[in-house]
Amino acid sequence: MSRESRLLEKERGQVNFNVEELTNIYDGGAEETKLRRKVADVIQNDPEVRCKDIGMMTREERYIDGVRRCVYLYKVLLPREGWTPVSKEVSHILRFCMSFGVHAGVFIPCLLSFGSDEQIAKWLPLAMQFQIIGTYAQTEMGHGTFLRGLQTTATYDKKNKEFVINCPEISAMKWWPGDLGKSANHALLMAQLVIDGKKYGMHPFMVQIRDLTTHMPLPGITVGDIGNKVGFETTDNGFLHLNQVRIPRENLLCKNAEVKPNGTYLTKASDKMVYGSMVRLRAIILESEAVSALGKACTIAVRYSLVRCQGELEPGKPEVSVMEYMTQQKKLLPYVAMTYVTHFACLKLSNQYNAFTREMDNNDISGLPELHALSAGMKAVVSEQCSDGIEILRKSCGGHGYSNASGIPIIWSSAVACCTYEGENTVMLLQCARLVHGMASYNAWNQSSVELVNVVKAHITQFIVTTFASGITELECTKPVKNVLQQLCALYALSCINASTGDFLKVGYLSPRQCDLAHEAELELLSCIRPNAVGLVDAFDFSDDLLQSCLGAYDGNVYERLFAWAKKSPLNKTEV
Ligand SMILES: CC/C=C\C/C=C\C/C=C\C/C=C\CCCCC(=O)SCCNC(=O)CCNC(=O)[C@H](O)C(C)(C)COP(=O)(O)OP(=O)(O)OC[C@H]1O[C@@H](n2cnc3c(N)ncnc32)[C@H](O)[C@@H]1OP(=O)(O)O
Ligand SMILES: Cc1cc2nc3c(=O)[nH]c(=O)nc-3n(C[C@H](O)[C@H](O)[C@H](O)COP(=O)(O)OP(=O)(O)OC[C@H]3O[C@@H](n4cnc5c(N)ncnc54)[C@H](O)[C@@H]3O)c2cc1C
Repeated sequence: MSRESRLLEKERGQVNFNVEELTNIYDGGAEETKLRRKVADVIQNDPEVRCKDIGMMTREERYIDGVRRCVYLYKVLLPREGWTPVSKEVSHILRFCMSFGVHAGVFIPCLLSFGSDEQIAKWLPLAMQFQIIGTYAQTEMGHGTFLRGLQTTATYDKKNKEFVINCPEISAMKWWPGDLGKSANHALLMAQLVIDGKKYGMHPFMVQIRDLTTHMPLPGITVGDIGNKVGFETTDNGFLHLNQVRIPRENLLCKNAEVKPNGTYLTKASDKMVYGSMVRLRAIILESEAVSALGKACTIAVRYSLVRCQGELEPGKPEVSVMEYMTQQKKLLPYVAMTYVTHFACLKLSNQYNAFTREMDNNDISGLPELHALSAGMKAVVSEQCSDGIEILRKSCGGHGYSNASGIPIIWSSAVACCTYEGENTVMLLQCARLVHGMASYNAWNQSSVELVNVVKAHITQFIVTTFASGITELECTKPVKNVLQQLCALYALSCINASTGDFLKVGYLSPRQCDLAHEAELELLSCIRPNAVGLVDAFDFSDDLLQSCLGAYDGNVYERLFAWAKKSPLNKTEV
């Protein structure tokens, strides 16, 4: 056993709570843990679909590998295991899916949100079996945030009972939709509805964009990949230009609004329902795209920091692990706390969303404005805190953190996108501000927007802390587990306060002495939590396969893994 493995084993021996119990709590129960592990075992024992190191692959290889694995998953593995696309197992499978995130996570749910029963019956089975592959095409080259500014039009042709979809100029071209560039043959396309010259706002249309046999673009369609990006390299975010493309009247997804054959426009629900899909996604992607990413980065950085020996604490004494330095504990442990605290706050948000969908089934959407405010605010605050944290964790791993061998750069490159997609964060914070504080006049409003953004961040952080604090109080668990969760709650709250002492001093909420006490209390908590560090990240239960990290493997064998990984570099195929 290597020195590093022995160090981790010694660390695990001093954890003072039951790690498995905390894993069960994090998962939502022992049965959930069992289900998640069963899915992970099935996937990791199938070479056709198991996670693998894509660090040395080209972009095209990563895309093809992601598509191949995903299609195998849905067409071979699910039927083999007797899992249907709506089985509970599939929600855990999405963690492993490297492609079709928008098809599975956006296109299909939006079809369910916007489609009539007949339209769902027509397209859902095809989408579930990958007979049709869909994208969610809303953002254009010229507009992403300002939805009322979208330029793509859907003009109703009474004579032929068709909609004519058109991008009037280059800036109207759809730009960014995931799975669009090379994979999708259908688009759930958001366009401005026009009837007899009158504009009715953004509506959802089902548009076939490629031939189902040849996969060639249909007439009037120009489609392709938008090129290399910071991350999401397995996803073919694409562009789509539509030039007078005709679709049947029946392709307007008409759960909320309908156009009769004679061109009469009929609304069936609030026009705000068209925004509903965005509320849903903001509520559910935080866990899978931001918090889970932070948990992986914490697992890697904590395990590595416990085995990375560098320097002396006392001259002449043996080298210590970098985790012994207070500065390293300050870099890492507040983000371990944040992972736990935001995980449970996101759970409360998705529960609130599910409660709203039940109310909506009874035609009650009175809860939508508050849910919009909370989901917009949470999406902005959590995605920013998590992606900022992942970068700090990457830097805490020194040089090896800058290597793809650490696994952290690819984690960050996906998580940071969550600050932009599904509503750019600043815009989301301002949406939350306007719904929490009411809309002032536009000028007073713009002049105050910088402060309002900060007020909303504080408002949402307070929601996150109080949610976790009350959750712990109600939690039935052993005392050691409750104790460590209370420490994490206090650490997250204190780290947020200490990051903003200026605001508290400015309004006289805290005295300078109290600020000192808050700072000292945080440092004391770091020392209390330090002995449990490895147990807290082990409890996230990320397998080595899922982490894909030479620094964060469970056994701590960093250096052997690092050298083996580097030797796989294509540049090393020849000595010269
Ligand atoms: C299990 C999960 C599996 C997989 C997960 C899925 C995917 C993971 C895989 C990969 C991840 C990668 C990509 C993910 C997918 C990304 C998809 C996208 O990015 S789609 C595009 C998203 N775009 C946006 O979010 C646009 C943001 N802009 C807006 O929302 C609006 O323009 C605005 C900023 C809110 C402004 O709205 P508007 O222009 O209408 O003006 P107002 O602000 O005056 O609003 C009017 C009125 O409407 C109310 N309102 C606005 N938004 C909402 C809402 N969302 N819900 C409810 N109500 C809303 C607003 O409050 C006003 O009301 P009023 O005051 O008039 O009563
Ligand atoms: C990885 C990824 C995947 C995506 N997937 C999809 C997809 O599947 N389907 C899809 O339709 N789209 C998708 N998008 C597009 C995404 O939804 C948009 O990029 C996002 O909504 C932001 O819009 P924008 O790019 O126009 O930014 P802009 O709005 O142009 O933002 C630029 C700057 O302007 C500021 N700003 C804009 N409006 C205001 C305002 N009112 N007040 C104050 N400041 C403002 C913003 O804060 C920001 O700083 C994806 C994007 C990414 C990065």
